[in-house]
Amino acid sequence: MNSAGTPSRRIGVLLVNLGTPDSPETPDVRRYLNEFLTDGRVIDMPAAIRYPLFQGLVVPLRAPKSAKIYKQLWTDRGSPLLFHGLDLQAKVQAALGPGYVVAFGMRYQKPSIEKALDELREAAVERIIVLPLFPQYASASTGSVQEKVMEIVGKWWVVPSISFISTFTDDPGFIACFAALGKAEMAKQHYDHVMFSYHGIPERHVLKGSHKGYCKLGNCCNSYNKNNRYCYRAQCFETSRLLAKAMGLAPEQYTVSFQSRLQSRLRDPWLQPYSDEVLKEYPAKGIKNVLAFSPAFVADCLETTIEVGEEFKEMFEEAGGEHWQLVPSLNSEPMWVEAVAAMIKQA
Ligand SMILES: C=CC1=C(C)c2cc3[nH]c(cc4nc(cc5[nH]c(cc1n2)c(C)c5CCC(=O)O)C(CCC(=O)O)=C4C)c(C)c3C=C
Ligand SMILES: [Fe+2]
Ligand SMILES: [Fe+2]
Repeated sequence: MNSAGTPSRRIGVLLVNLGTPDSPETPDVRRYLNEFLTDGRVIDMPAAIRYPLFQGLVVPLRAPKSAKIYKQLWTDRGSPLLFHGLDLQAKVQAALGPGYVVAFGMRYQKPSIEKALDELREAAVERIIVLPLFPQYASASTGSVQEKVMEIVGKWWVVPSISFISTFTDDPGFIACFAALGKAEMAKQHYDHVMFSYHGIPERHVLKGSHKGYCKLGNCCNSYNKNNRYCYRAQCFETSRLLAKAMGLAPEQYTVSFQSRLQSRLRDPWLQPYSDEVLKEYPAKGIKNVLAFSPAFVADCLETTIEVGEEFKEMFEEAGGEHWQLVPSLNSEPMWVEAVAAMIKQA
């Protein structure tokens, strides 16, 4: 300890989420989408095509439509993804105590990863643990955060010890927390079925990450093992199996599906089945009450609150469904704060 009571050796923690626009106005949404959709790990086209196609055509067309949806999401505290991230940072800092310095950054827009890393450098931490807030590794999410961190730290004269938590698909604290939130909803009323809806990615991204060709988008993902540890599809199946086990669900009581596909004229297939197609078939099968989880996200955002909580609910009711309920995300729930602190201490 120094004279101010600060421990002389402190560990830096960098929590990172994806990013969000500064405001729900079209120019800010355009700036955000321009940064996001020109990332080569998100849109894996040659840069010479990606930049003119997305900055010149896709983003200008998409930004006003996305801005309308962001306006529905926006709160007095701004974007939920941002304020939940800041709440989590403060609570994890309190849980870990003065031996740690916890910073928070976004991969796209603000607060930037660069600023967050500078805070850790200023605090003279002896090592840095990076936790991208994506339970299942994907090159487009976790991989992109890792690349950005390495790009920034790689330019520092003194490069500290640094480690990454690349996946927490099967982390017992993560699973227990989501299962507890699900059980709380199940205690309120009966549900016929549970949907685990994950953010989709193009099938091509899964195949590119396949270890020695192990993953072929078939039964390969039905068990989680050393060959598919970082396969996004296998991780989504594993999280679902563990959540189902924790909540006492039999395999026929739940479905795993994928949402948020970016429609393109190239019609490249994304991971299937698509959540919107699956849920429209539920009522005809006698499934009238559905509890929906979005376990690819640890904070509520556009893709949970609006897409699953509102758009899917509307589609389900139009198809003859009676009750659709989204399980809220982990946000800065006390159990989740404890689970994050435990992951950091173990890292
Ligand atoms: C869970 C991790 C995520 C993966 C994997 C991911 C892949 C991915 N996303 C797009 C395109 C869009 N995603 C958008 C929003 C969005 N995506 C994630 C997370 C993952 N994306 C989050 C947390 C959010 C919400 C941000 C918020 O502010 O609330 C959007 C923007 C919204 C819209 O215009 O619809 C796009 C676009 C691709 C193409 C992709 C993989 C290739
Ligand atoms: Fe996304
Ligand atoms: Fe796989």
